[in-house]
Amino acid sequence: VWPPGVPPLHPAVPGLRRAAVFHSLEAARRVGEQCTSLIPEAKAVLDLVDECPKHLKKGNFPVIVIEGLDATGKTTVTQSVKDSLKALLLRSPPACISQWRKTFDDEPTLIRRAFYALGNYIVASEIAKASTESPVIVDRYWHSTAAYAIATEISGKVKNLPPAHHQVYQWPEDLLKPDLILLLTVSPEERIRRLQGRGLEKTEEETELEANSLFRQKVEESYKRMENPGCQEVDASSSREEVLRTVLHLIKKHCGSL
Ligand SMILES: Nc1ncnc2c1ncn2[C@@H]1O[C@H](COP(=O)(O)OP(=O)(O)O)[C@@H](O)[C@H]1O
Ligand SMILES: Nc1ccn([C@H]2C[C@H](O)[C@@H](COP(=O)(O)OP(=O)(O)O)O2)c(=O)n1
Repeated sequence: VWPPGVPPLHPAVPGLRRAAVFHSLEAARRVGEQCTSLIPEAKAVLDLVDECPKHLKKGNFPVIVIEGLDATGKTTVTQSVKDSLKALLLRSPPACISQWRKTFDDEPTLIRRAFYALGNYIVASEIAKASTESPVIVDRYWHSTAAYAIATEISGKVKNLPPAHHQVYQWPEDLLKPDLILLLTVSPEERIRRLQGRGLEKTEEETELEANSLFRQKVEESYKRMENPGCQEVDASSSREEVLRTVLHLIKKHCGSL
């Protein structure tokens, strides 16, 4: 069952690749197929994957992905970039499968990760189509799936993460690549202020700060280690206007005239 040509695992994380990070559509699909009898929604997801054209090619317009922890400002900035560039806004998981997200979130990790991985392949076909007509901005994509999976699998400290350049940080070869990936980061305090602004309870807020601090650090560090393509970090602590300016500047610099 082990795919040929896959490099050995980091000794600290045996089974990580199999448990959490799928590196091909086939690998995620196999898991999906195994649960169709127990979870009918898996069949529906696979049917949508099958409807996507194979051998996707990006159009000529730039494709920009925005990544980051919850409440770092992804929704805010992707909406503004969409308006500024007359871009099409997509998100992963895509709208066509989001009604099943809760179902898969309640399933064991392997199945949950397969759902998000398959969602990225559906988004890829949406990106390919849309980028022939306008710039495309994407709220979360592969890096979210990989970074959260790695951070969930690795217990304890940040130093327990697989070392930089490990296979788990590589982009899947069969998944359409964007032109630019920006990682929004804010201080833990500012992130909590923003969560509070969204109406998070005080108690939830404390849980967030204490229990999840290590988890967040591991997600963010995993994001930073992703490569081929990697992500460019954007300090998103400043005002909405300033963050938008920085993001538009980076898009212009990397993607040329729009
Ligand atoms: N630059 C900013 N400064 C202050 N508050 C912000 C900024 N960007 C977003 N917010 C607010 O922070 C909260 C989280 O932002 P949101 O865009 O929903 O983040 P995400 O999509 O990453 O979860 C929202 O209430 C939003 O209005
Ligand atoms: N492309 C994606 C998007 C989200 N995920 C997973 C990773 C995390 O467990 C959650 C994050 O979702 P959350 O609800 O916090 O994010 P949004 O508010 O939708 O931006 O979803 C993923 O694995 N792959």
